[in-house]
Amino acid sequence: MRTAYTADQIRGAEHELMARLPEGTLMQRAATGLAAVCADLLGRVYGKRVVLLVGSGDNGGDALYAGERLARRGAWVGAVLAGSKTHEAGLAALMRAGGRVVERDALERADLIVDGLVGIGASGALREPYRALVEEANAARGPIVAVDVPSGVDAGSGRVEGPAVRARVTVTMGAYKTGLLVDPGAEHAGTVELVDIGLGAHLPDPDVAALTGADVDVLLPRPGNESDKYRRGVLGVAAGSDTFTGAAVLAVGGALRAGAGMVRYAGPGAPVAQVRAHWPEAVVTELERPSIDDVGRVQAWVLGPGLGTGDWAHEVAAQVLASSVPVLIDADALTLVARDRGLLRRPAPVLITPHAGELARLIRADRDDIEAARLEHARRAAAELGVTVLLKGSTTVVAEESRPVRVNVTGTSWLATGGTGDVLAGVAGALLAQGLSCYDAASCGAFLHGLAGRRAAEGAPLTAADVATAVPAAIRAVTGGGRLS
Ligand SMILES: NC(=O)C1=CN([C@@H]2O[C@H](COP(=O)(O)OP(=O)(O)OC[C@H]3O[C@@H](n4cnc5c(N)ncnc54)[C@H](O)[C@@H]3O)[C@@H](O)[C@H]2O)[C@@H](O)CC1
Ligand SMILES: [K+]
Repeated sequence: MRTAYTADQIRGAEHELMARLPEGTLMQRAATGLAAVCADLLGRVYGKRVVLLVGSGDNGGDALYAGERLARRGAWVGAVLAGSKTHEAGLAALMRAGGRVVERDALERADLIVDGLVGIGASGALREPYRALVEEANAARGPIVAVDVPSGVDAGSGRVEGPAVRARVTVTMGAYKTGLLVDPGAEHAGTVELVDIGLGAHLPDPDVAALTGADVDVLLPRPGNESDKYRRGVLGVAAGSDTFTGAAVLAVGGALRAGAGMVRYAGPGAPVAQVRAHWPEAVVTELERPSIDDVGRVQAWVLGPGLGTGDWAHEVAAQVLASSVPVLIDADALTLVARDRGLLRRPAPVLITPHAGELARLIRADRDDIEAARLEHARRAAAELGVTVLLKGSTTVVAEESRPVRVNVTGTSWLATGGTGDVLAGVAGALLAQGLSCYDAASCGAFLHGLAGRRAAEGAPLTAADVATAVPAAIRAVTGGGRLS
């Protein structure tokens, strides 16, 4: 599990640790790690031009001491002093090693830029002259190494207001910051390298966590010798309408590929014909009227993809939600529950899988605000609605009250295409039917779906059906130690 923390949590841990160590120890550890990453990126250090962007706090101090180390290895190191004050001891150390203070035009010719403007001490959007410097650094040809967090990214949330550094690598000190795992911050951070400065024992429970392949391997249900199709988990899928048939096919496909013992599909005539044609494995019930009485026993339901939002759909949704098994609510069913929140009052668990627009309707928030602060809104929705929330998007996050938010790190932007959400509903639904909790089914489902997306894309466009097809390969990769990229 990769865990991440807010700026306040990190600061608290640093205070505890600093009290036990000689002054300056942590900064020296940070600078050593930072210089090593810079040296790796430069290849040969001798003769290279390194420009440090130095702000007024300790983030600038880290950059100056790393600059000192690179200067001692023969690099030309220039510091642009951007703050109203400068870490004096760090600057003196750089000067003794042969470094110099330079003007901002040095950025143009830099082989490497070190962003030490602000770290966890930042508040709000960057002020001048930092803003302009960040824009110049982003436009320069040399790659940027961000110290601790890319300046302009909020360490605690990943929120970006105004200009922010786009780093090749972010060297983060002591522990991951939440903003490095959540977009748009994650996208600005590039590759994240963690420098161990000894914080470990002092860290509290994490703010957010990201599953790794090994975690998913442990959580994934596997058929044992005793398993039969019923015991492996039967998933009901109430999806599709005469207008939208494809969503039903894709949700059933995702569920079958993710290991449901059996999928029982229920819907009207047109999607029934499509599901039968694509998936002879599914047990299909054609609904003459909006009733699920004849569908048979299931251990969980997926409700909503392509279902429509009229009276028929509302009746099907009400019946599925009146059952005593976990329900995953997606797509059109989210519109139905946004109109009639009373549907969510039920004794069994609920997992909702909205994108930002659907969540906006559910919690009456603004879509752009949700995109900018995904964590905050997913948490709020989980608390307000009393459900588990999987918020889809550039970084998929899973929130449930009293648990760390799980963020998914496997996706690819190629997944932003029609129908992939239906596949995700099927995958997560299959995991629910196999007995995982909403929290684990959502986070493992997102992980496998993201990995399947990467496999299906390989750097080129994909279709939702390709993603479903790639789910078994993704499962194999986490359970058999296959490649996870
Ligand atoms: N505390 C510690 O023990 C350690 C701290 N380390 C480094 O120290 C950093 C934190 O240092 P600080 O607490 O000094 O804070 P920062 O260096 O992150 O920033 C604080 C400074 O930035 C200015 N500032 C804040 N918001 C701004 C904005 N929007 N626009 C422009 N200027 C802004 C403030 O006026 C203040 O002078 C960490 O991110 C890390 O890089 C590391 O050396 C590891 C050890
Ligand atoms: K920084």
